[in-house]
Amino acid sequence: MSKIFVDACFGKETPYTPVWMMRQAGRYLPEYMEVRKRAGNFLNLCHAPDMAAEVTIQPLDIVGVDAAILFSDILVVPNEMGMKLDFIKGEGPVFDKPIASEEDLNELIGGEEAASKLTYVYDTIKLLRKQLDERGDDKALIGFTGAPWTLATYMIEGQGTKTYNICKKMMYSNPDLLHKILHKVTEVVKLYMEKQIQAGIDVVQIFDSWAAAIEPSRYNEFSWSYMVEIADYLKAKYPHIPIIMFPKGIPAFLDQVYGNFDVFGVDWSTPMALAKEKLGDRYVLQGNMEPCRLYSKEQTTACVEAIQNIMGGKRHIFNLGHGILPDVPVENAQHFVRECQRVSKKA
Ligand SMILES: Cc1c2[nH]c(c1CCC(=O)O)Cc1[nH]c(c(CCC(=O)O)c1C)Cc1[nH]c(c(CCC(=O)O)c1C)Cc1[nH]c(c(C)c1CCC(=O)O)C2
Repeated sequence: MSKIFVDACFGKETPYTPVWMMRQAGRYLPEYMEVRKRAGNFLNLCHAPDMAAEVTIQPLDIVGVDAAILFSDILVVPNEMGMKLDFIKGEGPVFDKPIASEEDLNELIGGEEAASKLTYVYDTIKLLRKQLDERGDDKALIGFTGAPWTLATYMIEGQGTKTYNICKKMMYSNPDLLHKILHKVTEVVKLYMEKQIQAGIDVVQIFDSWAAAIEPSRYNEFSWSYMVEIADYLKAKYPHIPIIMFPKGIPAFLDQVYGNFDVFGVDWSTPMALAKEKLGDRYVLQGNMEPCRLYSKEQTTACVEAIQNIMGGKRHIFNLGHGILPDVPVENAQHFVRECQRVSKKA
């Protein structure tokens, strides 16, 4: 029996439009905070399959979403390529030795050797597969990766950035080195996602959170083409696994979107009607409520109804247009999920 969420990714008719939320396993849930405290810190939590599986399942039971997203982080990949990673309170992720030269890049572990080190991720997936199958409740499991560009921004800047000046200096003054970094990351990510599929995920999502940092005329060269390369690799071997592409904040690139994938994740800055006009015939669309609407139940309902009016319950998956924030009341997240299911339920 196929899952409603997987059917929806392939554009099939479903009894209602499925819904999940980016960053749905996280700090807005007191139950998550309790497990994180037990783990000691965030990276320990990512490395402990039993606790990572526990927080992956939490939003299914507490908020009622239709899919679970593997609990991990996009930055475990560069971490296992050999870059020391810390999550510093108030600052976010920090790599202690960013890549500044070809020598730095050559020191990093690549390909199969790097992908094989992420055993704790595959172990979490295997555990989740077993737990979800035992529940027998039709919830899908989404695996994920960061897009090579988004991963490279952290690997080159060493941390989050507002200006991206270090990686953009490389883009315009040493593009060959940037391409070498992107290529090496892409080779690891292909195998990483393949191993996630073999461990039991139902769906792949590729997060390009920092897509908007690239000017539209260069976006394909430095990011999208690498995401398409990963999708091509996976589709050739695993055509039954849907692929969701989520490039955040690129409305100017919509006319140029191409590739062998199933779902286009629409971020909250892109009008859903525009995405539907440009891409709705070729791809299922996911999204796209502005996450801050969750602070108001009325504004949430109004937005869910507006999105439903545009999409009409066809070729659509409900989601936020980016991640849920830590101070959103749980009952408002529950309200969002209930409203998506209410407005889209077919008689
Ligand atoms: C850019 C990015 C990262 N990580 C991720 C992205 C892409 C998605 C997006 O655009 O939001 C992806 C991610 N990170 C996390 C998940 C888990 C699954 C889920 O979505 O519920 C997923 C899918 C857990 C996490 N990843 C992180 C947390 C917070 C850690 C904690 O304090 O518990 C969680 C739950 C840490 C993290 N990880 C990252 C940052 C910038 C931070 C610090 C900012 C913050 O604290 O929110 C990098």
